[in-house]
Amino acid sequence: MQGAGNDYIYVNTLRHPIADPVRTSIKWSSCHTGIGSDGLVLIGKSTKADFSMRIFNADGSEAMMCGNASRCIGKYVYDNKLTQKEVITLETLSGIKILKLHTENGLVEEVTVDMDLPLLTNSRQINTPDGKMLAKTITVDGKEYKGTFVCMGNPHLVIFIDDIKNVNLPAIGPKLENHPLFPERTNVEFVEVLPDGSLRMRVWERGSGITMACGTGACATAVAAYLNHKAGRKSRVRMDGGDLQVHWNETDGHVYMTGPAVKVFDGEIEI
Ligand SMILES: N[C@H](CCC[C@H](N)C(=O)O)C(=O)O
Repeated sequence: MQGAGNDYIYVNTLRHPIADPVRTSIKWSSCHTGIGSDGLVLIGKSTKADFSMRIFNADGSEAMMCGNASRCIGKYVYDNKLTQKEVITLETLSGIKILKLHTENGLVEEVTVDMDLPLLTNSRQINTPDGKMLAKTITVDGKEYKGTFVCMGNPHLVIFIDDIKNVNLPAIGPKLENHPLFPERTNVEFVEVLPDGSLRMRVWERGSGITMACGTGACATAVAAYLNHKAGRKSRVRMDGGDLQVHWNETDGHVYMTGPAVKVFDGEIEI
């Protein structure tokens, strides 16, 4: 399945348990010798929510949260009749998320995820005295990057630039992902504010490299844009693989992300 082009392999572990998800994600994510994807997502049961999610990047590292995958899980469980509810809860390593399923002709087309509160300080994920970084400057290979750190359960460094076409993402992405400021590494988003006010974002994901879209990254982008006075509380985030609508709700402080979820194919593979 894919959400705005961010494609993962989804396994319903209620039927097919995966003993070694780290090795399996590495093997199956490979585009030439495996299936080819941004990683592996395990759909499971939960004692605290309707379902649970575990997400493994293409390098086998496990992440706390995945925005695009949470929407695809909403589609999977409804379309495959594992639930008839149109509001479901999903247990993740970064807490329980609430999903509102938008259906058409009995199938889920879009999902709105309550991504909970953004964190601007997280001393576990960022090495600054106060664990916070709003528009601080990082120097890499003599070039300065002014970034804002936003944690959406997982870490994001958001950098605003004038022209996104000038970013050499394959070169700078891994250097920022692995910068000593981020002991757990970080996802990296470069953002250009377009004339219509929408946010054009490209992402280098921790553990997967360039992806077509990043749900938590789109949320971090919208939060950072508001904090840096570059957007209001509602943003359209335009990525290589598609757009997501993000609303940082003033009333409850939660971030709401709305976007598509698409099934690409069902398949079988030997473990
Ligand atoms: N690479 C991310 C996990 C996937 C997040 C992304 N694909 C999304 O849609 O939120 C990390 O290691 O934190």
